Amino acid sequence: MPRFAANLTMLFTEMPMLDRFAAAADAGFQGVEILFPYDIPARDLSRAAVAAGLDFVLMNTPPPNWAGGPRGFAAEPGLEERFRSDFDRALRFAGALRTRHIHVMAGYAQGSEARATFVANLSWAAARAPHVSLTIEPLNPADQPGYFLDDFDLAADLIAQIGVPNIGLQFDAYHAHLITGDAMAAWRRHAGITRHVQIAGVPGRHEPAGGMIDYPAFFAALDQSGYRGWVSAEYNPLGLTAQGLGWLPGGSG
Ligand SMILES: O=C(O)[C@@H](O)C(=O)CO
Ligand SMILES: [Mg+2]
Repeated sequence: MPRFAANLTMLFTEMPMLDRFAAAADAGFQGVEILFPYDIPARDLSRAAVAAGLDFVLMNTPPPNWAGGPRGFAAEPGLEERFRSDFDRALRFAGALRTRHIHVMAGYAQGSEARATFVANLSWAAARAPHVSLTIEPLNPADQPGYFLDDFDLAADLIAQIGVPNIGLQFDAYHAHLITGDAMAAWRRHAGITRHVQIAGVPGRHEPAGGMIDYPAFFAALDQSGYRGWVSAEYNPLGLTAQGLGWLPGGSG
C-alpha cells in the first residue's frame, strides 16, 4: 500500500493551518503537502511538521494567492524573469521545509511559443536545482480553462524532450479521469514517469470513495506498477475532514 499525505490547503480547513499537521497525523497520514505555503513563515511550518512526525512532500511554485491568483507563469512568454525569481523563492521555502517535490506551475498560454517557454524555464529550473525533484501536472480544462498543461501525453512528451532526471510527472487521478475519461488507463500509460500522485473523487472533487474512480483498485495498481512515491489526498471534504476518511487505508476514519 502506498504512503498517504494530506493536502493541507484543502483538508482540515476547519482549523488554522498550523493545527492541521497534528490533525493529519492523528488521522493516519504520514506526510503533508501545501500548495502555496508562502503566507506562513517556513520555520513555523517546518516545526509543525516535525512535531507531528510528518514528511513535507510537495509545494508549488508561487504565486502565493491560492484563492485568487493565477496558476504559475512557467509557460508564459515574456515572464521569464518573474518565473526565475518565483522559482528561487520556492527553492528557499523548499529548503527550509525539506520538501520532497516542487510542482512547477505552467500558467495560461497556448501554442508553440508557450511550449518553448515552458521547456526553457523548466530546463533552467532543473539545472538551477539539480538536487530537487520538480514535477509538472496536467490540470483539466473545465477547472482551469486556458491552462497550458492540460494533457498527459503533452506532459510525457515535454518530460522526454527536456530529458533530465529531476523532472517528472505529477499524476492527479482526478484530473486524469476528467482529461482522459479513464484514470486507470492513464496510470498504466504514465506510471513510469510519475513522481507524485494526488487523488480525489470524480465527480465533485470530494472524498475519493464511491465515485467514478475505483480507488481500492487504483491503489492496488500503484503497488503492482512498483510505484514507491506518495499519494496525496487533494480534495474538498464534504463535511468535517475527519468524518470523511473511511477511504484511508490504515487510517483512524
Ligand atoms: O490539482 C490541483 O489543482 C493542484 O495539484 C495544483 O497544484 C493546482 O494549483
Ligand atoms: Mg493536483
